[in-house]
Amino acid sequence: MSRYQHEHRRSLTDPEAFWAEQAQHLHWYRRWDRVLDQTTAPMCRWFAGAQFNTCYNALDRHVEDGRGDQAALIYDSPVTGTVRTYSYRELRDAVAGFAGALRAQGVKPGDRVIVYMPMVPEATIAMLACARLGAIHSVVFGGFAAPELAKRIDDAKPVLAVSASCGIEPGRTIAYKPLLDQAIELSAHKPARCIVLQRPQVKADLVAGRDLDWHEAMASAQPADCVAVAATDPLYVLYTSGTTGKPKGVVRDHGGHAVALHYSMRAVYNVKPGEVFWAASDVGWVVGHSYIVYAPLLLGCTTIMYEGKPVGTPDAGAFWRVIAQHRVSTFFTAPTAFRAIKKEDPRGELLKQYDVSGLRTLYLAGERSDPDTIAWAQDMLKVPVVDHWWQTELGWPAIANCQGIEPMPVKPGSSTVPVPGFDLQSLDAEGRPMGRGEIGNLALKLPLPPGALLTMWNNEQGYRENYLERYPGYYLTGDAGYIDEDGYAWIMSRIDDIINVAGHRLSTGAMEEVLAGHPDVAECAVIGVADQMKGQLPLGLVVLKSGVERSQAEIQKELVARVREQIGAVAAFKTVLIVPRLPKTRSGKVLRATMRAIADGQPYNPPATIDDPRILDEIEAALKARP
Ligand SMILES: CCC(=O)SCCNC(=O)CCNC(=O)[C@H](O)C(C)(C)COP(=O)(O)OP(=O)(O)OC[C@H]1O[C@@H](n2cnc3c(N)ncnc32)[C@H](O)[C@@H]1OP(=O)(O)O
Repeated sequence: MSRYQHEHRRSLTDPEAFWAEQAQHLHWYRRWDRVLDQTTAPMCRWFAGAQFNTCYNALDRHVEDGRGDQAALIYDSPVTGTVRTYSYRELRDAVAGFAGALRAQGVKPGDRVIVYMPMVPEATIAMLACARLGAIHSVVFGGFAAPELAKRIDDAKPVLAVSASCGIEPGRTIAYKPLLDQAIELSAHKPARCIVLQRPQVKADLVAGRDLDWHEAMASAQPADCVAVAATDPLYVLYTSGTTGKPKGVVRDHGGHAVALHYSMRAVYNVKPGEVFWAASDVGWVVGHSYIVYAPLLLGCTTIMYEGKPVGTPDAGAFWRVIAQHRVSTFFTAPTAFRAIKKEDPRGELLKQYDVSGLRTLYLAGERSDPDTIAWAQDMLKVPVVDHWWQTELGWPAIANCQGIEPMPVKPGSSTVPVPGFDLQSLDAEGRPMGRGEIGNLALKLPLPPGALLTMWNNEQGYRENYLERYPGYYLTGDAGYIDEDGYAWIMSRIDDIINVAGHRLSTGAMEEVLAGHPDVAECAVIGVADQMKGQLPLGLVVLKSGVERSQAEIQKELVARVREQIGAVAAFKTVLIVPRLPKTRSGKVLRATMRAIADGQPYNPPATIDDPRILDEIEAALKARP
């Protein structure tokens, strides 16, 4: 049996012993009574009875162990021309100070705090400060518009919001504070306080009696110590797109999450304390939570917060500059970033200007890694390129080529094998295991390992319905795929209407809700069509109400603007086609998959139950004529 097989099997046959061993690497105020508590199955709790604090383990523990002067966080911001390093001691002190500022505003353990910030170190400080107090942070990606932020405020009911005056996108600033103000106006729940980081590029107006300046709040704060909380208490709620417009609040705990992330740094990423680990993502996504903030700090690495893009800040050599300048050993990004670099600098001329010899491995995730991009990255960097697969819900990689256990041969297109802790199966419609190589619904046998979601915030029934009820005893991933004769997993497609645009997971259902709200729209569908750069792009198909005689171009423009205003720029929604009818089955189900196949130039078989096959010709003509 290989080392990987041994470790994987042990994690499944004796999970309590396996995870107890991993937990020894962290500090517990009180040891657990049970490693795995299944009394509330199918939900489970890890390290029940233990007392823990994630911030203590990520910062104070390292300072006490002699890492105080080591760089904990490097803020590298080409858009502001800043590089700033925080040692572990400096970061701990800043976090303790901000935790004190939060406490002074009445934030208590269990309270929720919304963090709506760009990629500045204060975002990490705010997250860790919440963890320090036992408060629950809920970070919202800056590319979401005010109505999306309002939905999250109404669900999480935060006592306080932390924001900044602006974010900086290439060539423009984005005023965040007016978006926060608008969201609070839209939401039924109102946070009592907002703490705002004033950036020199844009000055935000503060609402008297509600808003505080970050620096003033810090200046008068008494540093706060870590609060021992139940290991099973929530650390954060992170919202992710569901199939409707209502986002799902993934809840993660303190203890199990820290144990899993710490383990993943060794087993999946093969990183050692003191090394520089860079995940080029955003703290608003799970990659940012897990691999910009928590995992590198839990292990005692240096992490990088990069406020820039792969191209245009200033050029397609930006990533190589960061890797060389900070001696990055392990780099993680989304394939779309590499596609952008490849387009600008296909022969890697800019790479030649930098010494990236410190780089050991590149990891790709967030969307499907196409074999061309993997081959190009390998050819340029001359290091192993590891595609791996996971989800917001899971919190850490579920399928990977575990470099810290046993590197395995790469099969381009496969994310390799299930990571220890994850029992992956491909199931047929009745829940029977599919044969090797047969495509089915990918599911994970319960219990999920530590670090995976505990439930959905305020919506345990939603958690059961969305993930647990389709196959009792399993978690439904929402992806279809297969496991081959060597045990390699192949992810093929989503089984729902979720699309992936530049590594951003988006709901077409949410976009349809926005389009349907336009007064001239009778019905609509949004589909994800293949795009060379972003992987997929949303495309709207709209039927107008009879009698509407306004200019179609004007309506199209309004619809595009509407999605940008209500969901955000991140949706990258730029194309709407006005069509006379939508294709449907006789029972009225819109044939989105068929339209997607037509748009992508793929062969398709319309279902026998199609109501009127001639409509497909109309759709084909509209798609062919699209700009
Ligand atoms: C494994 C678990 C997971 O999957 S977690 C998710 C992992 N995904 C990722 O890490 C995302 C990877 N993608 C990226 O980082 C970006 O798409 C990269 C590759 C850097 C390209 O960025 P960009 O050129 O801005 O394109 P985009 O499609 O992301 O942006 C679309 C529009 O949104 C805007 N935007 C982006 N970020 C923000 C932000 N923080 N605040 C405000 N606006 C933002 C962009 O400027 C862009 O706007 P516009 O349409 O061009 O006007």
